[in-house]
Amino acid sequence: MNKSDYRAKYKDLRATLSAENCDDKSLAIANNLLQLDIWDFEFYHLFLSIEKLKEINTEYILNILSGKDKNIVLSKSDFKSASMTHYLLTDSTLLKTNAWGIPEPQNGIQMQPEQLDVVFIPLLAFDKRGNRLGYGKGFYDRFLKNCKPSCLKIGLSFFEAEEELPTNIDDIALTHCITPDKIYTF
Ligand SMILES: Nc1nc2c(c(=O)[nH]1)N(C=O)[C@@H](CNc1ccc(C(=O)N[C@@H](CCC(=O)O)C(=O)O)cc1)CN2
Ligand SMILES: Nc1ncnc2c1ncn2[C@@H]1O[C@H](COP(=O)(O)OP(=O)(O)OP(=O)(O)O)[C@@H](O)[C@H]1O
Repeated sequence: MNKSDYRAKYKDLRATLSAENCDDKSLAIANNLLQLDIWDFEFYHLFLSIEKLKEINTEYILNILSGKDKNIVLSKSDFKSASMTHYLLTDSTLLKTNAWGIPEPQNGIQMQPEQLDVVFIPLLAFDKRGNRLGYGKGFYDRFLKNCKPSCLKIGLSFFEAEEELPTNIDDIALTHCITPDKIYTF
């Protein structure tokens, strides 16, 4: 199977999940995250979910982070350049859902990728080596390339690992992946 075959497979799999099922699994993922030794850092980058694509609901993780008084960083996506600009989430941050259904900060204190300690990463599929497959625009590969080497790259997935996914040269591997049932460390 090539990358687009795997994308189709996981889009179909997601489509079979009910809203309630998505929510239960999202909560289980957030609970599993609590077992990881990742909570002593300062800056955590999070994605906000595209609801219509049945992405993991990251609100549970958002609540954990704010409960622990962590700095939370969100991104705004530029689909022309497939690049993201990063902003600190504050009480005055305005969120607006863009044309692709991604809630985004409108403005605020800009952050550089080098400042991030932990990045939570959306994905369609991942494999036992930590390779990740996204929607295919390369947003996260471009972003992660600019993060510091010690930055933790934590994938979140409703489904378990594939044996091996096809990769290209630009792909950046995960350091961890969390599913409702398992914690993978690569
Ligand atoms: N929540 C979230 N934010 C993210 C990502 C993500 O995967 N999830 N991305 C990760 O890189 C980037 C955005 N990537 C995207 C790439 C393509 C589409 C898109 O084509 N959506 C179409 C059809 C989707 C489909 O084929 O099923 C649509 O909304 O109609 C959306 C987001 C940056 N921010
Ligand atoms: N650092 C980079 N510089 C330039 N092009 C890149 C870079 N990273 C990825 N690309 C290009 O972006 C395209 C999509 O990459 P890929 O298929 O790996 O996306 P993906 O990881 O599945 O998607 P996403 O990161 O958006 O969730 C490819 O053509 C790839 O060559």
